[in-house]
Amino acid sequence: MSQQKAFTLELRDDQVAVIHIDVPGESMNTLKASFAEEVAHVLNQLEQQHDLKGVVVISDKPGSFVAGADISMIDACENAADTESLARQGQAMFDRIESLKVPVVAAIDGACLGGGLELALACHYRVATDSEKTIIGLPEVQLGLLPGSGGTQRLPRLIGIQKALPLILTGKQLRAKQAKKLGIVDDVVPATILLEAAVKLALSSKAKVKRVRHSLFNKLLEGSGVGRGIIFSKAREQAQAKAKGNYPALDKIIDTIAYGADKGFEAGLEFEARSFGELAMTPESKQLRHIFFATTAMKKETGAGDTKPRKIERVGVLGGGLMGGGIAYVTAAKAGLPARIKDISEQGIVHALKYSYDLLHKKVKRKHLSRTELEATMLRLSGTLDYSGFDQVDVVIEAVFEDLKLKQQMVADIEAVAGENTIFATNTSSLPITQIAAEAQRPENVIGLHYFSPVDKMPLAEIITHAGTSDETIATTVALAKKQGKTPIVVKDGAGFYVNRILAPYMNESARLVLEGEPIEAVDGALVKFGFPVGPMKLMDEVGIDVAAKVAPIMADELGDRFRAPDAFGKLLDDERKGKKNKKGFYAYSGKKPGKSVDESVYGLLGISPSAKLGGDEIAQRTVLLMLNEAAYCLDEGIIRSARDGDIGAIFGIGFPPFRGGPFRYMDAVGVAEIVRRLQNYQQQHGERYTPAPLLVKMAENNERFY
Ligand SMILES: C[C@H](O)CC(=O)SCCNC(=O)CCNC(=O)[C@H](O)C(C)(C)COP(=O)(O)OP(=O)(O)OC[C@H]1O[C@@H](n2cnc3c(N)ncnc32)[C@H](O)[C@@H]1OP(=O)(O)O
Repeated sequence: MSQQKAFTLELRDDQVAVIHIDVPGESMNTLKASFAEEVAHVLNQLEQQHDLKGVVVISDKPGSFVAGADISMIDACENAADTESLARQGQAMFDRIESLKVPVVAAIDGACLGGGLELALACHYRVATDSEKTIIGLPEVQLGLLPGSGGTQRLPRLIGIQKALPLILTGKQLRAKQAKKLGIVDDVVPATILLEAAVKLALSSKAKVKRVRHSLFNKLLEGSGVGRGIIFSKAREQAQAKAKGNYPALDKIIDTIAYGADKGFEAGLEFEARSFGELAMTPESKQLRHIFFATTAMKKETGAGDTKPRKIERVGVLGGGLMGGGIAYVTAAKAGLPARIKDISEQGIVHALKYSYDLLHKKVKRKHLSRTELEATMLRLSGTLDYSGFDQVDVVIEAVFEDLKLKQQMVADIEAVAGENTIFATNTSSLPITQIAAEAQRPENVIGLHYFSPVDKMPLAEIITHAGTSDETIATTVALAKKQGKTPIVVKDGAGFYVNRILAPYMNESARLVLEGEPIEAVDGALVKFGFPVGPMKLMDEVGIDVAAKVAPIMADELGDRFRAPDAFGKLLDDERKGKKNKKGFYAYSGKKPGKSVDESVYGLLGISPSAKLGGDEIAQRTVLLMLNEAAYCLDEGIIRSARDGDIGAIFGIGFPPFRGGPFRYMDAVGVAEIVRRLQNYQQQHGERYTPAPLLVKMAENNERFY
């Protein structure tokens, strides 16, 4: 029996040839170097067909056109020359497709990303389905790469440089309708008629490469060296402001598009392949690829070995505040499950419903959602002042005040009204799950499910077990969080769980630096330069100074003196300085650019006259080392199950710089022995809070790595 092929050719009676893509044994189509021969064979056949009228390229896997080049294959390359040659191979294959003498139409259903879109761009026309699974984009930048098989050259020529640049620089994935609006696809149709529509288009069109039709202004701008100079220099400025030099792919993308625009398509392809090879070898790209592999592996895990999750049909949410509203939203909109919200006031329920409505309405306005979909989602939400309907729910997610007695009461209430298998998941951020479960009749059903604010945006959920949580409860809660669009990590109960625990010493040290006289902008600037999305003082304003003040002593009491916060909260709170929420914090929230500049009056209040004495690197090391050290404690104590979970938790929960791979991969890159040396150095200068975690010392002695 002949081996099953990924690319096969069907010649139809209407003289349209269909190239079917179906990578055997895989759930998604990806492009591999080993397919070169098959594709060449298909193209040879096509080039020899004299009566051919058109070609359609389609996937036989519903919901997956082509998700790009196989990232593992890129990862396996040992040097830039090897990766460059992969790119060249793709380019040559797509050039042959583009050169076919008959119209070639890509029929797209499902993910059409990276090399998949580059294949589609080499076709003369593109038809996409209106399915939710159809996503179109060039996400290579998120892997620290650039599109290496013609994407940097074909997309700007198809839709214009100004529209292509942001897409390639952000890796944004578009829905079919958005792609049509931008001119990337020619038609959007229901999946049932995709092939038919593509064949029709092939039979009624000409074989020619489409080019953007510019307005006169854009023709002048993009068509002249001077005009393009303006576009590219602005893009460079923006990329630099955003990435602080941490993402080499951004500059390379701009250079490659600029080179091709100046020197022509062929020269652009040369530059593209070379840049692809170089970028693939950068440490940034390697770390970003690890994140892809880690998150893909995590999608498959149940959180409790072989234990299967229970079916979830209905969810209850306690509390209609900011968190409750967000949780109800992700339940109804992402998971597609009914969410019944209980609050003590009608106002709370109205708030929660409005929260969802506003988010959905924004999507409707941007044409990401239809009015009907909005209505269907809103119908999944309901509210109650008592527990009516809670006898039907499979999981209750509690998001009420951080008060132990109140939460224990909620457990008792739910045990009284709901079924005996109903899970009680608490969204506490500071109270031990063990205590919340202490008086439960069925503690096996009690678990922590900690979301990050804003719930609809933040990708992480911490799932916190206490000693008595059952495996079924864990697996079911993990499954629910995934359905809500989250990447969950299962962590053990303990003050601050994982994310807030590693955040606390870093935040405390940042505050200490400010109290020592470092300007607030210098501290925040140093950590943004290190790669965090916001600096720690700004983050404190966002989280709420009052919240930080409440949590700090709890952490110190539970975990010891290294968590002791510097003594400044009193003065700040006496001055009613709670942060962004009451427009009074470390930053000024009045004026034209609220939150952009420091509120200088905070220095007087704290009795400091700021003057920058330390460099940015020193500030970053002094703060980040404490986060790394705490992450090592968490691994050693079993708070997190693996270094991988710790890395993903820090990246998705705090915004730890992804290009550094997370705390553990970063420690591996620097060397654990070097981390210990730096900690010991600070221990001598600044005190015992820098004492290296025993795990790090042991690993340094044995020359070990986390991965
Ligand atoms: C030369 C070119 O310019 C270079 C490139 O093309 S680089 C690659 C660019 N493409 C990408 O970055 C897309 C990466 N993939 C994704 O974002 C997501 O997988 C997706 C949105 C396509 C689908 O997500 P989802 O439905 O949740 O499925 P997910 O579990 O992630 O993937 C299903 C399987 O496809 C695999 N897969 C998806 N895209 C892949 C890729 N580009 N390479 C290798 N494997 C890939 C996953 O590893 C997983 O495999 P498994 O089942 O054996 O573990």
